[in-house]
Amino acid sequence: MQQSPSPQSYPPCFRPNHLSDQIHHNHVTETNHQHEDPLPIIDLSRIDLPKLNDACTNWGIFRLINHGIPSNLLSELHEHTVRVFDLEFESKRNLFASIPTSELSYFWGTAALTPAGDALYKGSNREDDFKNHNWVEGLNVPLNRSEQVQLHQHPLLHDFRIKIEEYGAHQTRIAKSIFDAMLQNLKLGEADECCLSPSTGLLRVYRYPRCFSDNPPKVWGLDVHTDSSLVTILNQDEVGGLQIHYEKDDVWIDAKPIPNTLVVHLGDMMQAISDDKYKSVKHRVRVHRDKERISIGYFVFPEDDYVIRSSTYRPFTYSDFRTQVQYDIKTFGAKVGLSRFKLNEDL
Ligand SMILES: O=C(O)CCC(=O)C(=O)O
Ligand SMILES: [Fe+2]
Repeated sequence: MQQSPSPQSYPPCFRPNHLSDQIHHNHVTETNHQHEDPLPIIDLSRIDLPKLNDACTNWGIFRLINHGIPSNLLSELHEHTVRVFDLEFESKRNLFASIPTSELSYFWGTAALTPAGDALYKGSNREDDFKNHNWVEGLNVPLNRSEQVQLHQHPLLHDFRIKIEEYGAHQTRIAKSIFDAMLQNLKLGEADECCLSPSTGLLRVYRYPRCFSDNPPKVWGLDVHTDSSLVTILNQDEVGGLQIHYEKDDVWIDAKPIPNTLVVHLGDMMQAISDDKYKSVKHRVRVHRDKERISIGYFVFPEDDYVIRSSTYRPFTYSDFRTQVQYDIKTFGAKVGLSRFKLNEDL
C-alpha cells in the first residue's frame, strides 16, 4: 500500500530535505526474502512444550497463533496509533511534553530510554544529529502506573490510552502463559514464577517513518540489538522490516508480517535465568522508502530487586543490568549486555 507522505508529522531530522546532502552510495542492505515463513509456530491455546523448548533453545523467537486478542482490538489500536503519530510534529511534541513521562512519553531517533522515559542518545550524539539516528519515532507506555493522569482534555490520547490498557491486559495474560510453560520446560520451580513481574510491563508503540530519497543513507529503523526483557511480544502491521538473526546458520531472516499472529522474542533476562540454555535473539528493523511501518511491542521484566542466580553469571538484579546498559550506551554508544555479568569475564 502506497501512503501519502506525512512529513509535517515527522521530526525534522526525518523530513526529505535533510537527506539531500547525504552520501548516496550507502544503501540499506536488503537480505534474504524467502517465501516460506521459517519461524517456529506456537499455538497458545494448546502449548506444545517440546516444540516451545526447541524454539527457545534454537531460535530465541517464535510466532504465536491463537493468542485470543480480538482482531477488531488489533485494528482499532492500529488506527488510534496512526492518528496519534500523524499529529503535526510540534503539536505532538508539545502535547507529550505536557504529560508526565510516567504516563506516556514520546521519543525519536533511538529506542534507548532512561528509566524516566526520556530518549538516551548514544555517546555524544544529540537529538538533532540525525546521521546516527535510528529511523523511528515511539511512544513509551508503562502499563501499571500508581497514579493515573486524567487525559480527558486530550480526547485522542484518552481513547488511545483506553485501547492500550485493553491490549496491555491481553499481553499480560499471554506473557504469563508463555513464561509458565518455559519454566516447566526449564524445570524451574514455583520460586521462579515471581521472576516475571506483570507490574513491570510496558508497551512501546513505534512508527518507522518513510526514508525518502532514492538512495537512502545506511540507516536502520532499529539497529542490531537484543531486548533486555524476559520476553517481548511484538505485533507488527502488514509492511514488514523486522529481521532476526538465526545463529545456527549465521543468517538474517525476515520475520514476515502475518495477520493475527504475534512474534515472541526471548530477552536477556530469559537467557540469564535459563543459564544460557535459551538465547536472547538478535534482531533489527529495516526502513522503507515508500511506506511507514507501525509496530507495538510489549516488554516484561523481573522486579527491580529480584536476584538472578545462575552458574554462568554472577548474581545480579534487573536494576543492576539496566544501570549497566544505560552506562554503556551513554559512554560507548552501545549496549554490551549480558557479558558484563558473566563469571570470569574480564570486561
Ligand atoms: O518494531 C519491531 O519490529 C521491533 C521492535 C524492537 O525490536 C524493540 O522495540 O526492541
Ligand atoms: Fe527489540
